Amino acid sequence: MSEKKRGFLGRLFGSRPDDADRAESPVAVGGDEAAAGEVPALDTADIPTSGSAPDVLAFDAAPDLVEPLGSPDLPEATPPADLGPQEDVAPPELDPVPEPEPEAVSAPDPAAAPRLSWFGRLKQGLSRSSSALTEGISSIFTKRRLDAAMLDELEDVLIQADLGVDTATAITERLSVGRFDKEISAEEVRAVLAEEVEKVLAPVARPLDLDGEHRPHVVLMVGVNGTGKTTTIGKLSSKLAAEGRTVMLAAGDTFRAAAVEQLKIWGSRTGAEVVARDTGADAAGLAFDALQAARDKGVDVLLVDTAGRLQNKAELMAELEKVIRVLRKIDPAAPHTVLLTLDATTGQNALSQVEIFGRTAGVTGLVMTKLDGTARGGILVAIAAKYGLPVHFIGVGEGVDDLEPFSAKDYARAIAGLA
Ligand SMILES: Nc1nc2c(ncn2[C@@H]2O[C@H](COP(=O)(O)OP(=O)(O)OP(=O)(O)O)[C@@H](O)[C@H]2O)c(=O)[nH]1
Repeated sequence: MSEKKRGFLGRLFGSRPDDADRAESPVAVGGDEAAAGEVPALDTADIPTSGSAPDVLAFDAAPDLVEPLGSPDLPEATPPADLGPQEDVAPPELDPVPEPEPEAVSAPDPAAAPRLSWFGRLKQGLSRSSSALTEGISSIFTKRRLDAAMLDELEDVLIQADLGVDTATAITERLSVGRFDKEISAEEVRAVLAEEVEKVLAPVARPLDLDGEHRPHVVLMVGVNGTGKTTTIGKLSSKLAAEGRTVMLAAGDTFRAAAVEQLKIWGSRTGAEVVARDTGADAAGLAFDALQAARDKGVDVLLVDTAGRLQNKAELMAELEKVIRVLRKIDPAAPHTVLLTLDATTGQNALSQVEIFGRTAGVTGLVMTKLDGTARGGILVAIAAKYGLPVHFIGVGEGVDDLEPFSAKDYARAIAGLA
């Protein structure tokens, strides 16, 4: 059962009375070299077409407004208070990022099946993750009396599902209290699983707070290649436009022509202006131009795309720092939100992405994508337990409607296979 939801505006922008108490925590990320995707076939039926056709602001011939990195004129970036030292970028040698699971799900065909509720789609999306767990649980709890061996087996199942050792231990310890030598059903175990997972996730399930204090509110999207930055920007742009916000998109992934084209398509379909330059242009210069243009036009929200980068590539991470430094030349508080997209299919590597992107780019919140079709959805629990960073949205598909504010209860019930 889904908890009773607030209206979308409330969920998206955060109108809970306790919002003022929510501290913004810095986050970090890392990424992988996924293949550059083709521009996805966008579901035009789903994307609002309201708003006039946007201009694509090309700055091909613009003067280089931004000095090269290291210029004495650039003010030193002021790292967020709780970030580590900026020069400490040299990341440790990391294991290669595992190949994402091959079972990536293609865009849903809206005509194929009746539209499910969001919880229905979440449950469907997480079905591989939940069946890995529920099948494991069912094979252990077969009308036997509870003993230590069963709890050990359960702990293994939970750890293999990427939930993390702490959560796995919390669940088995809770089951052990007063239940030894008593019969316990798989359903009871799943109910405890859902409750413990919700406990871990509830503190991080926070709406994205786009307060009106900053105009534009600058959102910087960072992450490893192919984790869904551009797609998430498109989905967010659509949601913001539907809420009556004016949005501008900055095509900061200047490495990949297809990413720029992809963003232009999202822009034209969501009524957002797109600031773009030619492939290979300086990403920091583009971000500077875009923020200036967004200011001049009184835009509410500027969504800045960036090129995907592996978290262990120091020079690419330094480029990200440069983008942030340059934005701060115009607005010392920018970027006001730094969202890290995490591809759920990469499993444990997501932890090091959070660690390093958080340290380098001051990540303020997470978006977990591609929860559909992966058996590794449990990783979100391990990340929440370890870093406590806000999780604003989750993605369960390529369509514009496949991104929703994160609900701890829905997620916990879906992953435990509860109705
Ligand atoms: N199944 C599924 N696919 C997704 C989801 N989010 C994004 N994708 C797909 O993942 C692929 C990569 O998405 P992009 O938005 O291009 O990723 P990116 O991070 O901008 O990629 P780079 O620019 O290469 O760094 C595209 O085919 C998207 O349609 C999701 O939640 N579920």
